[in-house]
Amino acid sequence: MSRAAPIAMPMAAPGASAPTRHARLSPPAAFRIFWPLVSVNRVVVVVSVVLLVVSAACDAAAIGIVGVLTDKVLAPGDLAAFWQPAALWLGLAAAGAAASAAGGYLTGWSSEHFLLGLRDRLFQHLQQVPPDALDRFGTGDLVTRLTGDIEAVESLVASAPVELVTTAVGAVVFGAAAFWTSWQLALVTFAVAPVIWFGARVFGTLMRSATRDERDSNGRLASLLEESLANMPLVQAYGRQQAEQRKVHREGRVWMRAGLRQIRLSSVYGPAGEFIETLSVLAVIGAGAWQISEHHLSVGGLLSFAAYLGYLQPKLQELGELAVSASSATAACERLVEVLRTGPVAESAPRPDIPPLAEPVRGALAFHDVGFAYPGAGRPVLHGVHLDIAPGTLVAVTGPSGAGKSTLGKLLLRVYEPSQGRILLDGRDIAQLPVDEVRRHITLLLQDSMLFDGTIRENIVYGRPDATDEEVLAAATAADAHGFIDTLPAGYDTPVGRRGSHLSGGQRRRIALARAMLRTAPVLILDEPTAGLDDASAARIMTPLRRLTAGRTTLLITHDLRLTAQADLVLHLADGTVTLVAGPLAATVTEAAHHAA
Ligand SMILES: Nc1ncnc2c1ncn2[C@@H]1O[C@H](COP(=O)(O)OP(=O)(O)OP(=O)(O)O)[C@@H](O)[C@H]1O
Repeated sequence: MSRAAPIAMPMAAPGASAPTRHARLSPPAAFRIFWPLVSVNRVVVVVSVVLLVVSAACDAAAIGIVGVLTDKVLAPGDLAAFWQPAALWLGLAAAGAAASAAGGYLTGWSSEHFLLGLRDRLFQHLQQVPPDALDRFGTGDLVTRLTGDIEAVESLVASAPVELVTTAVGAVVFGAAAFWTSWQLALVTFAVAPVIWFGARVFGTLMRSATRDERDSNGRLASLLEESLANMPLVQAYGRQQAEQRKVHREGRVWMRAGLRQIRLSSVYGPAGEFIETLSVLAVIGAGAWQISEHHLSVGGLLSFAAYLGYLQPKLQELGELAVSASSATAACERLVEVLRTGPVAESAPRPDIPPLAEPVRGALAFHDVGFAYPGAGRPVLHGVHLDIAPGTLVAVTGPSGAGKSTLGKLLLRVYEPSQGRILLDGRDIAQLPVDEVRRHITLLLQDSMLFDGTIRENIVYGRPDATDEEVLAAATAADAHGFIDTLPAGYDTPVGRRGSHLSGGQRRRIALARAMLRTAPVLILDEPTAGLDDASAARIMTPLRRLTAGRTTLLITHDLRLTAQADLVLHLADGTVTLVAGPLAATVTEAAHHAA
């Protein structure tokens, strides 16, 4: 997918990364936010509206023929007068049906394209948001936002305006025809319009709040299910199935109650509308009977009027329902706005005024008085971190759990920006470089090997899709993975299963190493590369790790003494800063730290 600028949210705090509570939106405000996000083929929209209007006009014209048939054919019993209006009616019906079919298809076409475009746009946005910020939503909840909520937004932003125009035009056409037939009866009919409008507003407000609750609890349930299913090995091993069952049932009940509230509202709204419609019909029949007795209207005229009414009243009802569903769809819009407001921390678009890094990038790293606090957290995780790392140096970062070792890596990758100080790559402040460029020169190897459901080859070339078979083989050999891959019946084409579930922990780690080997980036971040492995598997990846780090500037986050023994420099991170330095380059760093102090 091509790179695009982050979505600009009018109400977003710059650089905000934490999810915020729902913003309250009106349907027009939701339309103004979402419509510009997706480029819809406006010609198709206009043509579909025109076709649907033509279809309504054909229906209206055809109904006029009912009166002609009654007064000129049925009343006098004149069969000869039947054929011409009958042929006209047939022609209008055929034209109306064709216009309705084509208009309906084109409306659906633009809706589906809008849906696709909106989902792509949102996913593009999500991919720029720090993973920590996404975690606060929960994966399941995000999935419901990218599926159910997006559909509701589509119904409001893409389908509703077309429906509004065609229904309103239909109402005007049938209303005008009804007026033309008998303005007195039409006035009686329109007397109920304010009641329908008021009802729609009240129900719309109630429905929006019910939908908000329903969408939120749907999201929470999806996240709970996702977490429970992902942790199933733990649940089963600890015999906690019943506890999980209770949690899912509790959340399911909350969702059910929210759904029932919606059902209660819509089951009252529909019949209430029909009741009002019945009142209106009775009033029209009474007034019509009086008009006929006074010879102001013929029976044919009354029949035509009744037929117009048969079309007009559903249109009025539809307008009311449209207002209710638009109002309830804004609840889904609010949930998506919440996602859009969780903005990327770093700017990723290239800036023409800033020259790229001079190639080849050597990998010289420097942290100058770097401090950082997570958004919303009072206490800084890091402060006054000062380091100068020459290209190709292997730096081991040790320290107690929670000291901020992984945070150093996140700052280097620009997942977050330092609250103070600067980080330099080859002497350039990384905050001044596009985030994509910074990341292109850094390879991250995580504790969790993170494989995708695909073949071994697809996973190895993930970071460099254009790698040749020879390069894949060389990387796998260097990562000590070729041996076991070769024994598999399908070799490099073996599917690894979801998250690599068909492989052992050590095998997954070696595939991830091969993937990292293929990248030519001069800087490496290794986050606990031996964690979670037994001694034999950990020993097995020592040699590949040495090959991987050779010639690359490496930040090696580890507690493993076998790894620290190989480092050029060992840093100890505690109380937010580098407090202890060991290794052959200790003097340089101590001096730098002293200088910073
Ligand atoms: N997204 C976040 N939001 C708020 N606080 C966070 C976030 N991520 C980490 N922290 C906090 O920042 C501190 C440093 O976390 P970090 O993951 O960098 O520690 P670490 O030294 O790598 O720990 P470990 O060795 O256990 O992996 C911890 O106290 C942690 O609770």
